[in-house]
Amino acid sequence: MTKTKITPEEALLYHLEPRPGKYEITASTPMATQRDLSLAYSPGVAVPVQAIADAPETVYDYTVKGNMVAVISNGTAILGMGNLGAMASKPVMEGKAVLFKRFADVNAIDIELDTEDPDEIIQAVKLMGPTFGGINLEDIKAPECFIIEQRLKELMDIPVFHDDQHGTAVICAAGLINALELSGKKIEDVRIVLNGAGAAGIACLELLKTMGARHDNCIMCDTKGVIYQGRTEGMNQWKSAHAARTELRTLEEAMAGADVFLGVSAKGAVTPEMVRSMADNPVIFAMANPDPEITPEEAQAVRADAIVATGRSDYPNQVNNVLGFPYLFRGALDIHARAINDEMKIACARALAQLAREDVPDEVAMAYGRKLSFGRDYIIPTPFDPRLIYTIPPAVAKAGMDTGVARRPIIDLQGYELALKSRMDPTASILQGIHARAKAAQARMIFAEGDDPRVLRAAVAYQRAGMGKALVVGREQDVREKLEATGLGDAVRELEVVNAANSRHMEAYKSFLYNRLQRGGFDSYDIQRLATRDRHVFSALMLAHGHGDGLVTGATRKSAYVMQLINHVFDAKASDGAVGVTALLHKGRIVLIADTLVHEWPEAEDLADIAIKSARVARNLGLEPRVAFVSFSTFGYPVSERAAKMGEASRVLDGMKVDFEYEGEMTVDVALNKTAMAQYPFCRLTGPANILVVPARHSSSISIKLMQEMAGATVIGPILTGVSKPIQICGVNSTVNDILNMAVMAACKVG
Ligand SMILES: NC(=O)C1=CN([C@@H]2O[C@H](COP(=O)(O)OP(=O)(O)OC[C@H]3O[C@@H](n4cnc5c(N)ncnc54)[C@H](OP(=O)(O)O)[C@@H]3O)[C@@H](O)[C@H]2O)C=CC1
Ligand SMILES: CC(=O)C(=O)O
Ligand SMILES: [Mg+2]
Repeated sequence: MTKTKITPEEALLYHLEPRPGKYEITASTPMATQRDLSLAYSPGVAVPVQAIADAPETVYDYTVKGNMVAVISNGTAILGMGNLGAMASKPVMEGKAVLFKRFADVNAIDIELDTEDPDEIIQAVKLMGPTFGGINLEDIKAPECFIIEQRLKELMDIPVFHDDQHGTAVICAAGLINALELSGKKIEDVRIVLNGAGAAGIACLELLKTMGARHDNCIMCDTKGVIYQGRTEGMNQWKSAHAARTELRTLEEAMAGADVFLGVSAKGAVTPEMVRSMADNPVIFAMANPDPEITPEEAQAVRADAIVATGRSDYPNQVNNVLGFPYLFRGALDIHARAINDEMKIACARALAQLAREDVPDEVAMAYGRKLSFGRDYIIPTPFDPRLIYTIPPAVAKAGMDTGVARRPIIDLQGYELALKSRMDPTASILQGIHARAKAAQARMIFAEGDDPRVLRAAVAYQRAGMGKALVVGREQDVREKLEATGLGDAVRELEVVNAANSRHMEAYKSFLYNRLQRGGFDSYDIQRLATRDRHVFSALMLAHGHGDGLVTGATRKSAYVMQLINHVFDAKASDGAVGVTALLHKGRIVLIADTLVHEWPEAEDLADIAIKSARVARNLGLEPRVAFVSFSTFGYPVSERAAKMGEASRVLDGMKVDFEYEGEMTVDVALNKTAMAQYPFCRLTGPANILVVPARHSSSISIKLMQEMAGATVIGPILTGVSKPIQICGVNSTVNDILNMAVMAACKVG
């Protein structure tokens, strides 16, 4: 597995830009007119107020309560970093809120409470009850967390769930079911050593005992060593419940001959010697974050037969509660649950364990750059598995209904599964998919504009995300200074800086260029100047000679200018069949627009070709193409010469037997809006179009910039297609992320 390296500077920048923090709140209803205001606020809002006062359960119909979770912490056990206070816990809590949204479309907000007094926390959270559909307690240390959770469960009629306890326990149980299956052992027989008798540790052992682990086979340790019967130092009632009748006193002694080690303690708590002393085929879950009790490299160096998992994303087998809390809450919220009970947790663990045994979709495998099949390095699904959202919540919801905690049971579970499938924003999975493919492609990417800090940051991100080698065209000294200025000084050793002035291929490049341009008015002096001084031409020459697999440029000069230079080396003109396709991502929808780069005023035949090239890009992005030739007229009205060519393009395709849907001409609303399209029952599109072929460059430029400026749409492109090698031209206003996305497009050969 390629490790994704991140630096402290990158982590800070990620949190700083584009705005401080990791999320914002947006309105889901219009708030534009006087009428909207009257409905949303006074007087209209009085109506749902009265309805809820009369029938409290309608709060789930008229407010966000039913899809809203509070992530609450006081910062006393932030990951494995200890008690750093409420304020310092905010990045983690914002992160959990974002994970809720990203993985299960649950709205979550973080609330940091500045107190270590359990009664104050209980009182504060209890009072928040009306606002939320569920309470996720996070990073509150033991033993206070047990008191707080227990009391809130009694006081509140919505799920109260301490993630570090039960989220961790569920994922640990899921992983252990599979790890034991692989090592041929039974939970009833194995000797388990658990290090860390806090929130996570106590809950893990409790759940495993519910699932069959025997009390006498389990040893729990904390900072004072083994928790044995009769120990008095550092004890509490929750630890006492797991005290073992044993002569063992240290973790080291306990580990000898153990089948399973579970770590929810702190970095480096386990030594290679301890691992060496374990039984055959040992299972080691070193789950402390951000650094595990022992690294997989260290454990496997002494025990090749070990099955090892950690809490981190950059090793195989990530046993982390991110696999649990989003889906447990999704299932619980969807039945308006009063609680998340043990049956729901066990159902979640079993469903996760089962999913890991099933065949893995390609896009998931690609995200990890290797084949994933049930085995020692794949005992638990990966967080980006798109099947989680529609397999885990139904299992949780069903268990909740079977055990009577559902206020609103789901009658049609199959329909529920379908609704979950379409619930997630497809843009995230498309971006995830192409990033994954880029990782698998391992393309050497040429970044032509090595003098631009955004380009340099994108190049570093490309390489550090494990996508392949970043080749940066520029002067080493200049690259170093600019990287240092952005806090990425150490990256200069990782990137390959290529400088035209000392390229050993220059003679071959010049001769290639001379052959292409000699009859185009260029003399040898011009060739010398272009090849050695123009980084766009030089980079294109590198690509043409196979000294890189893809090229990204255009962040510093206008695209028309860059295209002119690229054309010295490649055939990338309209007459060569080149086309620019731009992807617009907005509100969970993706629409491609073409031609956004090459053709200025395409004729019907060109438009048909643009449709064909765009359909190919769509398929490369994982979309089934539906092309609309758009104009200001729909199917012949109003009559206009300018619109006629769009209808004609559709007829050109009729004669070509293409394998995708297309139709036109039509206005954009007919193309994108089901109801508007229904006015034309003969329309051959089976759903809203996802490719809009526009009449001219200016229409595409205007529409894209409008969407970007007015609606805040994400724009990827223009993706250059129809050229023999992957070249992507980004815009002068591109952000680091935009440039990285273009590199990813080039790496995946989307164009
Ligand atoms: N992978 C995952 O999904 C999750 C991982 N975790 C990780 O588990 C760890 C504990 O979290 P949490 O339970 O919330 O914290 P708590 O503060 O509630 O508990 C910490 C426990 O770990 C013990 N401990 C700390 N250091 C050591 C050590 N060197 N050797 C033995 N025991 C030690 C403490 O012992 P004592 O009682 O003597 O003070 C205490 O019992 C953290 O690293 C956290 O990141 C937590 C949740 C989820
Ligand atoms: C993952 C998590 O919740 C923790 O480490 O605390
Ligand atoms: Mg936590």
